[in-house]
Amino acid sequence: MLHESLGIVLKHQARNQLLFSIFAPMTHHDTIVALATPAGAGAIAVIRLSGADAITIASQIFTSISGKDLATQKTHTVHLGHLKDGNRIIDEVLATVFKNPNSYTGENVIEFSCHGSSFIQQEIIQVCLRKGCRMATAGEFTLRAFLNGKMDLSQAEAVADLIASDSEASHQLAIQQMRGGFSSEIKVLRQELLDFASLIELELDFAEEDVAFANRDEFQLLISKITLVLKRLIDSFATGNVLKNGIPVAIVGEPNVGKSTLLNALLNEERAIVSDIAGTTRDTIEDEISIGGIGFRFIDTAGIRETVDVIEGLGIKKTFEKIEQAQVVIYLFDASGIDFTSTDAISKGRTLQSIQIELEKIKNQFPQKNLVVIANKVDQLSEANIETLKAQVSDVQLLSAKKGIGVDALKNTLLDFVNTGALRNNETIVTNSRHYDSLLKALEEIIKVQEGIDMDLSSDLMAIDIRQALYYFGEITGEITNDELLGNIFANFCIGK
Ligand SMILES: Nc1nc2c(c(=O)[nH]1)N(C=O)[C@@H](CNc1ccc(C(=O)N[C@@H](CCC(=O)O)C(=O)O)cc1)CN2
Ligand SMILES: Nc1nc2c(ncn2[C@@H]2O[C@H](COP(=O)(O)OP(=O)(O)OP(=O)(O)O)[C@@H](O)[C@H]2O)c(=O)[nH]1
Ligand SMILES: [Mg+2]
Repeated sequence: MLHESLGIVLKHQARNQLLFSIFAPMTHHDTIVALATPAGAGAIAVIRLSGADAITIASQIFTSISGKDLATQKTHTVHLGHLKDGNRIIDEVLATVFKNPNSYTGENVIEFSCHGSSFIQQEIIQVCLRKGCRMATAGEFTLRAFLNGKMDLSQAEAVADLIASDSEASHQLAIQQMRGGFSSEIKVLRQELLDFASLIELELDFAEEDVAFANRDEFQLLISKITLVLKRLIDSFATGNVLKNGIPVAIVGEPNVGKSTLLNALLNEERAIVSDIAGTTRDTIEDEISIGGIGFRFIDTAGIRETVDVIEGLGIKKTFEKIEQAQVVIYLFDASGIDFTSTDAISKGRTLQSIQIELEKIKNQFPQKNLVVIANKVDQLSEANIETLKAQVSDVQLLSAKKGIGVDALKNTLLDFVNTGALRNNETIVTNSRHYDSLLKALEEIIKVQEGIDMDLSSDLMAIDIRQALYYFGEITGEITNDELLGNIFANFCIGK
């Protein structure tokens, strides 16, 4: 009996596989060529060929110094020789041979390392095209690696993220995803669910006999576990998105308080124009730096005030838009102008009382933002007034953008806003919005399955929701895919990758 039912399970799994390989046939039989290194002059450039004819085409245009034929060389060997167009030598190059299936793409691959002149690069590509290669489309090498089973879809997407990574955090996330941690987590869940789906569908075949192959308690456990994992992954996206793209930080405040000076101090370069004329910064200025391995994108804005100047008005409007997009708002005020002897609350920004009122207003204005309040130009204050300021204005950081005092403390404050725990603990962090969407949809289906269990729904109805959940899991790793989806993903790659 055990063997018998196992046989039926296998039959069902075969059906699952069929159901889920809605795999449009694609024509990737051509041999493709592209520059793998950046366009323009360099010490060395790499031109890569991939496809069934890569080695035969290469052997026609490459003459080895020691008289070897490329076509008969072992995989992963490098050869010095001349690259020729007929009898004309284009360059002295190194040719690396990778033989199907042992290459990045899983196909025959040749790499020519040539002298990095734009002219030589173009000549070599042209001769390859004349010999029967075609130009690779964006991401086509990696697409082929995916189609040939060298990596799954989320790993292929990580390759693009890796190339784009510009901070330690975004780099670590991409490496992690490329190594397949996230994929295997999803694949395990998918397989466990698939196994249960098969058992439940088995019950359909024996409907008249009223047998239950799928243990409902175990099934409940699995669904609870999947729900937890999905929720954790979905939650991680908030962090992942921030770590991957850098945290936008808007620097705002009235004109002349030292916003641009602070931007320059943070970036350690004279990025923005600084002057004692109020209304110096008209357009927003952005630049990114890494603090503690995390990317922060600082946005210097036009000082906020009532103005009749049209251009300045547009700048101020943009300031408010930038505040909307920012995750952290640094609000600066000028501490050097405070009259510490007055208790007048009306004269705006000039007494401790009026500053407290102003800050209250700011806090209410951006309730959902991380707000850092900064008293700038403290180099102009006496010790006594600094103490008064600290005592009277809560949660204020003292700073001198001009003298660079308090800048490191500000950086630490910014880092505190980032939850780096997950990163440190090597937990899976979702960074890709496509994956995030699929996870949300999968969770929706799993919740329906849970409702089905609670209502003691019949197997056939439950199976439909499970199938749908399985579909969304498969979308992430690429077990489920279609040309349009692949097109969208790989179109964002560079040509040659
Ligand atoms: N010159 C060069 N550098 C490169 C690449 C490349 O394609 N060419 N890569 C491209 O992005 C990355 C490295 N990725 C690679 C992944 C797999 C294989 C490869 O040959 N795989 C074979 C053999 C593995 C083995 O030796 O055990 C295989 O998978 O069977 C090569 C490069 C980064 N550096
Ligand atoms: N003493 C002192 N002066 C500063 C400090 N920070 C900025 N300043 C001066 O304040 C003036 C205005 O600085 P900016 O950085 O241009 O001010 P802003 O807030 O960008 O001004 P707008 O672009 O007009 O909104 C300049 O003369 C700066 O040198 C500081 O910490 N101490
Ligand atoms: Mg400015």
